[in-house]
Amino acid sequence: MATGFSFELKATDGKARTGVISTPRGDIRTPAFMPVGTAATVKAMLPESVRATGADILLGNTYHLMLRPTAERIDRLGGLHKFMNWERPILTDSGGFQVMSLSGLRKLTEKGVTFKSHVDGSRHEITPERSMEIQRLLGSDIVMCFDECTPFPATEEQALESMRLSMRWAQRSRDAFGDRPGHALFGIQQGSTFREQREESAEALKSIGFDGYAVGGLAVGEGQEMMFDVLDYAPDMLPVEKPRYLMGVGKPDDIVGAVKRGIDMMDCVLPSRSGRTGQVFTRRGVLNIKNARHQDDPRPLDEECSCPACRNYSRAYLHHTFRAKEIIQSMLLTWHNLHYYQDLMQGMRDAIAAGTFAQWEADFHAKRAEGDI
Ligand SMILES: COC(=O)c1ccc(CCNc2nc3cc4nc(N)[nH]c(=O)c4cc3[nH]2)cc1
Repeated sequence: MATGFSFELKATDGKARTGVISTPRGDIRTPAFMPVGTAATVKAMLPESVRATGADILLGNTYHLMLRPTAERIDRLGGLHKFMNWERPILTDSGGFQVMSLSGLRKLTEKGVTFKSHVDGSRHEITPERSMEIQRLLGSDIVMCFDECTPFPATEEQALESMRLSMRWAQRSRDAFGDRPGHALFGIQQGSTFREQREESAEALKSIGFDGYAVGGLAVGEGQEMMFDVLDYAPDMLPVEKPRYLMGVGKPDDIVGAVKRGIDMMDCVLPSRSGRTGQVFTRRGVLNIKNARHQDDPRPLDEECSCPACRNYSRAYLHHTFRAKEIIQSMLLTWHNLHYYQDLMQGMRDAIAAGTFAQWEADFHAKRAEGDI
């Protein structure tokens, strides 16, 4: 891995692995979940609260920050860590996925993507070279290659053409990234749901050489069954001694299934974004605090949770603050969901280290089947 970066595997249990990624800004315990801090903030959370949930690293977005406040301004102000008051590791996505899902009037060529900002309608271009420059200006510790996330569904021909473009962009990303001690560059595997294409993509990335490898092109509407079918073989195509990062995943049971299949890192907006809509993740499944059934319930969201929401507030109170659209509702539900996700990761790290992952997984599913949460 890049100078200043190292990945130590501490234990495996089946295909599941647990270890530590050491970086100049701190260690990342794997399997790791990264809260999403798109516009230089994990919405409704102070950075110290994000750390208190157990997060070792958070995710930022090239696309959003290049539009507002711009990477150049953040650089002039000392970089993203200083700007958002988070001194631990930051991984930034490279912009391709967000351009395709958020911007208007897009034009994709061999060179890169031009698009219309969803913020103010201005025209912009991202190329592999520009994406590397933006992520350098931001100062992110783990930089993602500029790729095209192949839409789903795709024909074999469409997927092949898209993957091969991403592999050419991976080489250009690697060349533009250069040699940056203390900073890592991750490649992103594409190939949709086609095994041979996943293989070709993995071989191309390995021949270029990266500090970590992401499984891209999933969590794009294929559904859990098809995602797991791909994860039954795709991670094994990636170097065993490097971190494997599954992008955009996911629901708790997606995360457990991905760790079981050899994934080390994940990110998803689900716990934070859905928390703001009243969706609460608990050990016994999901509930929505908006539901009138909670209005007289004195119990915490989750009896086994030690987060501030579960220690100090009742479901009745959280139902009330949701109905009243009080700001504290977003704070407490986001905090709880992120804390639950980090407890889930800690539970898996401990189980893998103890060689009891199968039992842990069985308990995880059994508790959720009990219903009546
Ligand atoms: C309330 O919850 C939500 O709104 C919500 C929205 C989207 C996702 C799915 C996100 N999925 C996803 N993010 C992704 C980001 C990616 N970035 C790059 N560079 N390349 C990829 O190939 C890629 C694939 C992804 N798949 C999950 C949850």
